[in-house]
Amino acid sequence: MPAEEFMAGWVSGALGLVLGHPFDTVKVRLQTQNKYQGIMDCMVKTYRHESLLGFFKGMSFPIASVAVVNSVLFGCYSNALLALTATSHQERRAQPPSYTHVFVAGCTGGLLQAYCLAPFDLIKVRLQNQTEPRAQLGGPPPRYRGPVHCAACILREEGPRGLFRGAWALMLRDTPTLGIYFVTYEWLCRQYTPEGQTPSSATVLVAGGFAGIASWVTATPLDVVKSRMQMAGLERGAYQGMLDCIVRSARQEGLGVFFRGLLINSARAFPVNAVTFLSYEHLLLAWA
Ligand SMILES: CN(C)C(=N)NCCC[C@H](N)C(=O)O
Repeated sequence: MPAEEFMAGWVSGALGLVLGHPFDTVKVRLQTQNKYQGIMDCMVKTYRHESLLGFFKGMSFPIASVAVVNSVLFGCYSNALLALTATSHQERRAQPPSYTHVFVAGCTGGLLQAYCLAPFDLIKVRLQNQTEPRAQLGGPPPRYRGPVHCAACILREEGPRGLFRGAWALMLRDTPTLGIYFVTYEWLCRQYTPEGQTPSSATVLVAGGFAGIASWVTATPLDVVKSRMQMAGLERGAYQGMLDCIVRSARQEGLGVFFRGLLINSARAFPVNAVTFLSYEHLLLAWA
């Protein structure tokens, strides 16, 4: 089992994560809170109220967890392809796998990474939604003091299952969309690379960026449902399940609610995934 695929997944994921976190905070707030008029309004209010630090809330845990999550994604994807096609990463340029194999391997990576991601993502979303400035004299303190305190509170108040709130929606979001992610990346690389050659850095950047956009556009409706279910544990009258969340959100706010955050998600997805794939490919080349 090639360990370098896991290492490359980790480093590349961390680079992408830092770049995209401020956009992610705005997206999560738009999806779960009704007090913003749009992207600009959310950015301005966050900056005024919480300074630049507000955009980086909830980032420490994802940084710690990206080692597990991204290496599981890329490592399982590559190893699933190895099992399906009997070709290593280096051999795949000369003997490209079929898109069906790429899709199945992507779905496998997506499903397994979603399982590892669930508790970390829940804590990130809860912290990103705290709009109190960190040091507010005399004001109410934020509910959670940091990621460890947040995890401890969820365990105490909602039980161990509370840490997996929204996990089904997350798995349903990530399984097919990561298939789409790797198929888009492979397809674009093959379109712009002469047969048998390694794609140029520019091709990898563009293919990675568009793979990110394609996967996030298709993931957005379930991303909204997932974020709402993750926040619902805090309130009375929480959703009974995923279907209840879908029906109640649609009834109260119309179908448009499932596309909240689509624009900012896509804007974030391009640079994050361009950098992720570029560093992934370069690290694998360097270690080959
Ligand atoms: C649609 N989904 C869930 C994905 N494409 N996931 C993989 C993307 C990885 C990158 N860290 C990001 O956050 O964009």
